[in-house]
Amino acid sequence: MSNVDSSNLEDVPSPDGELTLKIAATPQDTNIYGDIAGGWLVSQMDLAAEISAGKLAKGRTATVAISEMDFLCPIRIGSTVMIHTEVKEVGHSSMNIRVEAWIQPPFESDEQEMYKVSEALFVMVAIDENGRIRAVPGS
Ligand SMILES: CCCCCCCCCCCCCCCC(=O)SCCNC(=O)CCNC(=O)[C@H](O)C(C)(C)COP(=O)(O)OP(=O)(O)OC[C@H]1O[C@@H](n2cnc3c(N)ncnc32)[C@H](O)[C@@H]1OP(=O)(O)O
Repeated sequence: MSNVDSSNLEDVPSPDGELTLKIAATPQDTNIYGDIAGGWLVSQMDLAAEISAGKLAKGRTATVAISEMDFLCPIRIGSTVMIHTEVKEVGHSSMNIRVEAWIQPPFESDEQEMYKVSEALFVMVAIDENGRIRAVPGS
């Protein structure tokens, strides 16, 4: 029989969506001041959105818009960055994908401790080999 009180478990913040990408933040990902660069994180989030959209579109996609982007706290070198994605809406050729970036900081005593560092809405569009829009299969 477990003695764990699970009554407050729902209050613990946790990522929404599917874990799509997991990477380490390294010294080569820093800006000129030695802090992890925002552009590096956007790039990882874009890659995760592309992976998520590509599965649905069964092929090539392009990023057409990024909105509602927030950077909530800085990332320390050595952190593990986890990017979660969730498809929110599918149009004719477009897919709205909510992307969240979470980190596990280095040297934390609690390995389960995670922080949300960024979130954004990516609009991805299915394109063909000529760069023209195509229908998302099943849309
Ligand atoms: C002979 C061989 C030649 C080979 C030649 C190859 C060249 C192949 C080049 C490929 C290039 C791709 C690059 C990909 C890798 C990147 O993701 S790099 C990141 C930067 N992104 C880009 O470079 C993409 C540049 N944009 C584009 O190429 C065009 O905007 C796109 C993506 C083809 C779309 O064209 P468009 O005329 O805007 O299409 P449009 O019909 O107006 O909109 C399509 C859908 O997007 C939605 N949408 C458009 N803009 C927005 C917005 N701002 N907010 C929300 N939704 C929007 C529309 O509502 C529509 O939704 P649906 O109703 O279809 O669901």
